[in-house]
Amino acid sequence: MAFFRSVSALSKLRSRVGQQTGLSNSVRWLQTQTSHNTDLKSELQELIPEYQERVKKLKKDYGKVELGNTTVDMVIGGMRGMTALLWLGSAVDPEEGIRFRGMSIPECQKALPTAIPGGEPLPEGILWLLLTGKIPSKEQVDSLSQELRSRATVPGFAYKAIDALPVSAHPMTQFATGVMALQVESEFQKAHQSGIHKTKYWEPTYEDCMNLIARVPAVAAYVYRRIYKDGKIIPMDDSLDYGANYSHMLGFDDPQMLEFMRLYITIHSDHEGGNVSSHTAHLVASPLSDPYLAFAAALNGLAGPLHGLANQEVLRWIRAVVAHFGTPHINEEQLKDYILKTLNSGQVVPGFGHGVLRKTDPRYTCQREFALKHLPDDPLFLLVSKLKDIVPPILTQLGKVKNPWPNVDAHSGVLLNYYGLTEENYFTVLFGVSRSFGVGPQLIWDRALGMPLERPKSVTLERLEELCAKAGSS
Ligand SMILES: CC(=O)SCCNC(=O)CCNC(=O)[C@H](O)C(C)(C)COP(=O)(O)OP(=O)(O)OC[C@H]1O[C@@H](n2cnc3c(N)ncnc32)[C@H](O)[C@@H]1OP(=O)(O)O
Ligand SMILES: O=C([O-])CC(=O)C(=O)O
Repeated sequence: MAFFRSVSALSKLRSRVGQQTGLSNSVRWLQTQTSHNTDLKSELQELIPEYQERVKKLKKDYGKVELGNTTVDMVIGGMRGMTALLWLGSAVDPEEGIRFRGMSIPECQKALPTAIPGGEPLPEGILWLLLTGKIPSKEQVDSLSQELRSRATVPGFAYKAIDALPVSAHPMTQFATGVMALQVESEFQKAHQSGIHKTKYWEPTYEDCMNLIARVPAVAAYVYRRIYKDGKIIPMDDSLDYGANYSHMLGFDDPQMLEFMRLYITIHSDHEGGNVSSHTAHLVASPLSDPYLAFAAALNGLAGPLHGLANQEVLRWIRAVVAHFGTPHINEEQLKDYILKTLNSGQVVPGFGHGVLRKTDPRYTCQREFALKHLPDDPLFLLVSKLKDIVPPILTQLGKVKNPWPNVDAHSGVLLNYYGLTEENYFTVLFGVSRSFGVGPQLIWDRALGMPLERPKSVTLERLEELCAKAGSS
């Protein structure tokens, strides 16, 4: 009871803080939570005992509280709607979409530090927020930026591992190979071999995750330059923040593209724990596989066309539409016919639908706002805008699609294309770099909270039928 009393006191306090400042409750609460530690690890170290206590209490006093029933639909329906994971960084509401530590995307855009006045959030800010639940100051974000740059040196053998693949290998295959090679330097793996005490697991995990996050842009940019720019590599620029540096190493220095990259990484970072890539990382790390092994596995899930690869598929599909009609200026009837042709050939319309969301993805909306501001007349943007109105009624008519609205992947491609990143097969690599920001913090918390090996129960088809027959006859 004391636990619930303290939770209720906490929400009353949050609401009071909110009324005083006129901001939304979650942001106001987080603003009261700011601190002056410029070192992220020290900040985390201070938080860990409190979180450990909260989890211990739940386990001890509330272990038998039910969170819902497991149904046959869940078992044969991809576990939709089954609450089965603890994930600290973010939560997805079906109607409202993502909240990072309680903050919506517009709230993050307002509250997180930026590179330019009124600009997009710096990705370092979302990393700080996801890991600590606190809104960082500009000073904290700058210090983290510096820390990431100091960790960013990629060992030569990672590039050699990529070079062993044919240049024609898919960019995600090359990227995941580079990440696997980084595993050779895992601090966690070394510490575990040397017999580190389990209460200290989070520390080498922190080192691995920060090194991983710091190094993936260079690996990812190497893949891009190797495949599309004759292997002419652009080194990191010590004066740039994380998002700008990644864009720079890819070869794009337009200030608007730098802003888009910062926004892109921020909004693609996390999408609660059940999505394929995040869940994969959490599962693979649960038997104490190190963060590199876990994140490489996550990338392999992200590379599926129903998940992260959808952004590539969207631009490919849009290009096929334009090629079919010979122009991006296509009327409604023509578009409807093309969409029906896609559906009738047994394919999905990429960029629409979602496993959890039941409204337009707020990540789509914020990219649309960015496009309206910076490229309102781009023909492919105008086509994407038409599709957001034309596709949903057609999907709804199928009678089986639970969410006909556009998701994040419906929009990113045309923006990247506008700024000159036209090679759609590369797009999922950008998503992968961003996802390290969500996966890394959770893996650190998994070890800090002593999360156990993940091992749900499965059931055979015969047993399932037997259980259903029994339930039917009773
Ligand atoms: C970052 C991300 O991962 S966001 C998602 C990116 N993926 C895409 O954009 C691919 C297109 N979308 C889809 O395939 C789906 O909507 C998914 C995979 C995202 C979600 O899948 P589910 O949760 O199973 O969706 P839902 O319950 O609505 O599916 C029911 C039926 O509608 C179909 N459906 C769902 N979305 C679409 C779509 N965009 N086009 C055509 N059919 C669709 C499903 O294929 C399924 O058909 P089936 O019963 O014949 O197998
Ligand atoms: O939540 C999901 O299932 C997919 C998604 O949008 C993401 O991982 O970003």
